[in-house]
Amino acid sequence: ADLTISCGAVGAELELCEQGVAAWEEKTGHEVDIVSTPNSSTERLSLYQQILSAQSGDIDVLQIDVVWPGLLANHLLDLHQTLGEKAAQGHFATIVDNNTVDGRLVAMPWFTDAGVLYYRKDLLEKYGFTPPETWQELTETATQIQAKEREAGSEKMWGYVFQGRAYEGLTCNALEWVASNDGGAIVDADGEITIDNPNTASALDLAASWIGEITPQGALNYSEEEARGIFQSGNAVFMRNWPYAWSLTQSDDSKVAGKVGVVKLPHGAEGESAAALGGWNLAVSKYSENPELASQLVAFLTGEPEQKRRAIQAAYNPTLTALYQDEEVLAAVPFFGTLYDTFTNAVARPSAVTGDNYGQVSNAFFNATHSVLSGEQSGAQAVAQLKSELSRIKRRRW
Ligand SMILES: OC[C@H]1O[C@H](O[C@H]2O[C@H](CO)[C@@H](O)[C@H](O)[C@H]2O)[C@H](O)[C@@H](O)[C@@H]1O
Repeated sequence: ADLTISCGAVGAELELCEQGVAAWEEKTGHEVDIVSTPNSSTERLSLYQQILSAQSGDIDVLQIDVVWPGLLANHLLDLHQTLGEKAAQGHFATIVDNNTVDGRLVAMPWFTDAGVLYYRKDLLEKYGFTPPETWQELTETATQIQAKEREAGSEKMWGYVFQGRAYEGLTCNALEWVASNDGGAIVDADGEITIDNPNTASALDLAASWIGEITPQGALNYSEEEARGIFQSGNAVFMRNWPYAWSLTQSDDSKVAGKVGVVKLPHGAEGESAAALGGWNLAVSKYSENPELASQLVAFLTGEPEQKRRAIQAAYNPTLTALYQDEEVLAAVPFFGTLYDTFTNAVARPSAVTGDNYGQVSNAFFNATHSVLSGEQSGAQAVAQLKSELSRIKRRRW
């Protein structure tokens, strides 16, 4: 093959990547190998760090998470050099900024992401509820519907599923609980560690109270796909997930097709709804033997026709702003219109400010959160310990 690209394999994303690559092969006559990567963003990062630190040219084009540009920049090509200064024109400026490290465009935006709340329209209607505005309301609605559905014979019904495994996805969920309860964003824009506050502690305690009650104990090991599996088989009232789950819940083999609504996530007693900013980008390895050709593939996959196809077919949020005005896109995924503000105001994880240390910061945060969810310590104990751990990491470098 002329090139190798790595793609994620969550939901339908590998298939979508294969289709995009096949279209480019057809257009150019080049051959591309596709390497699929682990579903967990945390595991994917370790894999990439191994490959790149060995300066291996095995993968030319890498799908990289929105929190990685700072971590991987030294191993990535400046795409301004191969695609020109205007390469990223038309994409959300905040994402382009995020992907620009020391003036170098190290990745092209491919899709953006933000946490949203999926709910069972049919069940809320059946029992006379509206989608919850606050986490407290979600807890109450989920508790009541779960109890009533179980009484009516749906023994496997749960109130709320989310990503509770100790990995990057839990950092995103917990950041949403904390930011929407006025607890801040782990580390603030000036690099100050702000996590040890009562609003953060109470947000984590509320989440811990769900486990075993409205959320299965097994959720302590759920990532995106396990949560989707439960919701899509009709066994949950609410689910926190990313937009990709929309198309799959509407597919022919879904038990909940036509019964799902999507709204912004609830907020805490103190704050306003917050969605974690996610998303993926395409980068070219500095060790690629074919940087020009690899850049051409990146330009094609991140271009308008591909982004539109991916939005319509599989609900991947475009990074090209104009596609949010596109009628076909809005018809396929109505909440790209109704939740536009959620996507543009999503809360970033502190990757820009913590630089090379982001991986350690996120690990410390998701492990602390996981220990609260699993009942090992209270929210207050966890955030106090987390503060000293983050201070240690900060003292070493940041
Ligand atoms: O929305 C589909 C994508 O879901 C994952 O990525 C998102 O969650 C990650 C945490 O689990 C987060 O770091 C990333 O920024 C989000 O976009 C999954 O890793 C992707 O493969 C998938 O396309």
